Amino acid sequence: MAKRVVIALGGNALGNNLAEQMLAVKHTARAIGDLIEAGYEVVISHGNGPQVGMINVAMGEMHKANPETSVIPMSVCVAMSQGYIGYDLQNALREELLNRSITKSVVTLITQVEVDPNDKAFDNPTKPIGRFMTKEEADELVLKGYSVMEDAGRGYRRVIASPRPKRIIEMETIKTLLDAGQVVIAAGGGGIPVIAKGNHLSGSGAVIDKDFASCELAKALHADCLIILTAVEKVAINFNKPNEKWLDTLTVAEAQKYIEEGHFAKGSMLPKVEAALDFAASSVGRTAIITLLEKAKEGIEGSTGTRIVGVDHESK
Ligand SMILES: Nc1ncnc2c1ncn2[C@@H]1O[C@H](COP(=O)(O)OP(=O)(O)O)[C@@H](O)[C@H]1O
Ligand SMILES: NC(=O)OP(=O)(O)O
Repeated sequence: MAKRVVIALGGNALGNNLAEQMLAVKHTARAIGDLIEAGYEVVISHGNGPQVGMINVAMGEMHKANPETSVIPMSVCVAMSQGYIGYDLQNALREELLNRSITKSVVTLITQVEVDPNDKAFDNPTKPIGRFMTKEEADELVLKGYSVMEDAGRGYRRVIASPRPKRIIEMETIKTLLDAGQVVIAAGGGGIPVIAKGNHLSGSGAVIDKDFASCELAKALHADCLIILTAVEKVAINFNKPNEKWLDTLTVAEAQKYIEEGHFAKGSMLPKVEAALDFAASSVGRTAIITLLEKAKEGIEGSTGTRIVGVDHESK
């Protein structure tokens, strides 16, 4: 049986604007094409921080220019970002597969993810969205009532609440498409955050972390592997320090210890290691890999990347 893999794509797989995205997705499609050609069954999730910020600003400008237009809520901006990114990614993958004479359809699924309205994340915005700003631009935004944070030494960005995903609403559809042999892009941008009120789902003003949503996707699909593709080949302890050490394999217990020791930056590497640990610990035989986008195939074959391995590996 084909190994089932959930791929979480980071910012470098998509770029920061329309022109960058058109180019980046071609590169990304090659990396994913390698996995599909090697026989893996793949589901793809992706981030949306820069894109959802851009859409939100554009929608705000539209409303300012013409107050008769609706104020577009963040949940709708996330839905728009799934369509915008999915459109480019789906087309790039379609072309890549056709070039390889692989006859598989690619589909982007608008995906909603239930969150808890009482999640403490709503009181403490941490998810960076939109473009990087100077300190002066950030101060101006704060005066307008927005939350802003310094993002891992790279500049200032607006931040928004990022509750944990509880349940992927369209899970059955994702399974059906995957079982039918299709390549599925789902839970883009972490999924559209929704709050369940009886049968009604109400959009929530938040952006879910795609690493956590991908972990939920991988668990619900009983995937063999969660592969988180980002801009570094491996995870390090003492990152950027003279005693930096790149890691090949981490047990769940080691990953937990390194998290507690503060080796992984909040908002960048920490959610990836937390999601990887959660997946690896969730059932016997599950492995999570964090590596470079370009090294996806080598990572899954075990020749590079950082692997977080679960209980069965630990007891060997
Ligand atoms: N301990 C660590 N090991 C490796 N990279 C780290 C570590 N801590 C922080 N990082 C940074 O985290 C980045 C990945 O996070 P980010 O850029 O937010 O991811 P994404 O690919 O999802 O957009 C890496 O490129 C690296 O600069
Ligand atoms: N939603 C999300 O996790 O986006 P980024 O990966 O761009 O931060």
